[in-house]
Amino acid sequence: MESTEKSPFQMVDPYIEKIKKSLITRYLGDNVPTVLIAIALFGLSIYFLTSKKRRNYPPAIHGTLPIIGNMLQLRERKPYQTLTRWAEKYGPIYRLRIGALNVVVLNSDDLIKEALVTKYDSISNRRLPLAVEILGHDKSTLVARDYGPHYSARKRHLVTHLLGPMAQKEKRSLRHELVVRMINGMFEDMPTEGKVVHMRHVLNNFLFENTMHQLFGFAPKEMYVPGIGFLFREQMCKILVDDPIDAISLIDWRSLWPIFKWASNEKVESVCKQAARQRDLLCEELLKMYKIQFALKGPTGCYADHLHQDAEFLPDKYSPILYILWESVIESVDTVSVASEWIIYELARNPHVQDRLYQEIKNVSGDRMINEDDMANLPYLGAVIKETLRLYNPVTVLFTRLTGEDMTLGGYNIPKGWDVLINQWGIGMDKRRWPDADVWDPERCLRDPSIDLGFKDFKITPFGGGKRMCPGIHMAMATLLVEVCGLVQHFEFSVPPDEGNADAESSQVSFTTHKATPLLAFTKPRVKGVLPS
Ligand code: HEM
Repeated sequence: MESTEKSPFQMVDPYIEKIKKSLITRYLGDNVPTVLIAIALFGLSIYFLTSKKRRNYPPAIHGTLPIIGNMLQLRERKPYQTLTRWAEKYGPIYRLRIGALNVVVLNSDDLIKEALVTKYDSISNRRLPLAVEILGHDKSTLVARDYGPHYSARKRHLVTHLLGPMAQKEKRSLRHELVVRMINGMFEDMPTEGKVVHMRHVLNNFLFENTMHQLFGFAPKEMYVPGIGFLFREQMCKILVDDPIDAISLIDWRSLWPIFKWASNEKVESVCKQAARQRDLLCEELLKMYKIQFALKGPTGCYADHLHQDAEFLPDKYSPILYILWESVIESVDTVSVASEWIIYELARNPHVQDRLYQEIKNVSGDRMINEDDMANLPYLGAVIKETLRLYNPVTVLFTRLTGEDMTLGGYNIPKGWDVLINQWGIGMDKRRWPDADVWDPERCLRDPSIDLGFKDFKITPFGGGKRMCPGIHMAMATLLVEVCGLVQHFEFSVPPDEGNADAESSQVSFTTHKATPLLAFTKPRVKGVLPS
């Protein structure tokens, strides 16, 4: 029976229906279902063939395997070098898979600027290894905090009272005093013809002292810590800096397959918990010492004073002061130490550069000791530091940023939930921008005054960029400037041929690019003792 209901189309023109029926019967006969299936299959194949183009993702690295993705290709000792080689083959932006993570890698200054500045709101949070969460007491550290009002208040406090240019200006006399102490220490037992000095030891001691004074108002040479025992300064540095960095550098498969975040990874957890336990015991003892100092002397202007004073007003009372102070120790000592050691190493290997730097210092300060007011008149010193940060960028790749929404980068679509990895080292080694990229040549930074380490110009970005740029840049640069200047003004460095440190190898897969072997520099005094200020 024919249906009595008519479609609106039939109501408009009943003859069309008749024509359609007769045409279908005439040309297709009984094959209607077969033809419809064929059309659907054709449509689907066109859809899949063109979908890659429609999705418009960045080019993918060849050789991606199921489950593990491109992990095997990144197995080599320095993955940032592999990432840089891929940029030469696939272009400045490409994607790869690490475990279950889709990772987009950026390798050029304009892409980094787009990601960190222009599109900051879409990728303001980091995906951190679980070790950082264990060591950082969940999200107590600033680096692990998601962007938001709590993050902003914490950062504002840190910049106002410790790291900003004004706060660092107040630390000038402290830095000067500590540089003099370092130089005096080197003069002890120094024959006039010079001797080999363990420079890593000297530099780390100075940097640790500088950081501890700025944070706690004192820097113990030795102390007793209940639960650990008697510690010398080097052991304190190991507990506060080296051990936690080693723990963070361990590869934890749970970070690569986040659906297994709940599972246990005995090895990583026990290393992290052990490092965290020792760190907590030491920091608690340091805080006790701080409280005694405060009771005896009152405020000394250190950051712990400000934290105590403002504890009530800081919005995240849940971040114990211990973690806030420890974060500044670990972030400042290690990175500045890496940069300092490479600077002295390159100066020792390049006597013509060292001579030129010495002349520049001498022309500015004559026979008195250099001070921080002189720094603006030492462009060559600035170039030496910038060039070192380019070639030996202490933080080769940034912790990945997580896309909080669908976005585009470099004209490609990047879906929400993907990771964006910034290859800072690769940008400094881009052969198109930096001819002879692997040669250390401060001239190139002198020739290009636009290089400002990531504020406006992104050709070298050792401190990251945008709103989550390293807030310690002023402290780091002020420290490097006075330290290198003081050393070169008083000593001449060269590399002893038989000390086995003539290679420029950095350590393998570690979070920062420490020189693989500690620098032993032949050190000859230029003057008889510390110059008058
Ligand atoms: C040469 C020395 C240093 C280098 C190369 C360096 C490098 C970096 C880099 C690359 C980042 C990540 C930036 C980003 O994701 O965009 C960072 C973050 C950070 N750095 Fe530094 N840093 C140095 C010194 C310092 C110092 C002296 C401090 C002082 C405490 C410090 C404190 C921090 C903090 C708190 C963060 C987290 C910022 C945030 O998440 O917003 N850094 N640093």
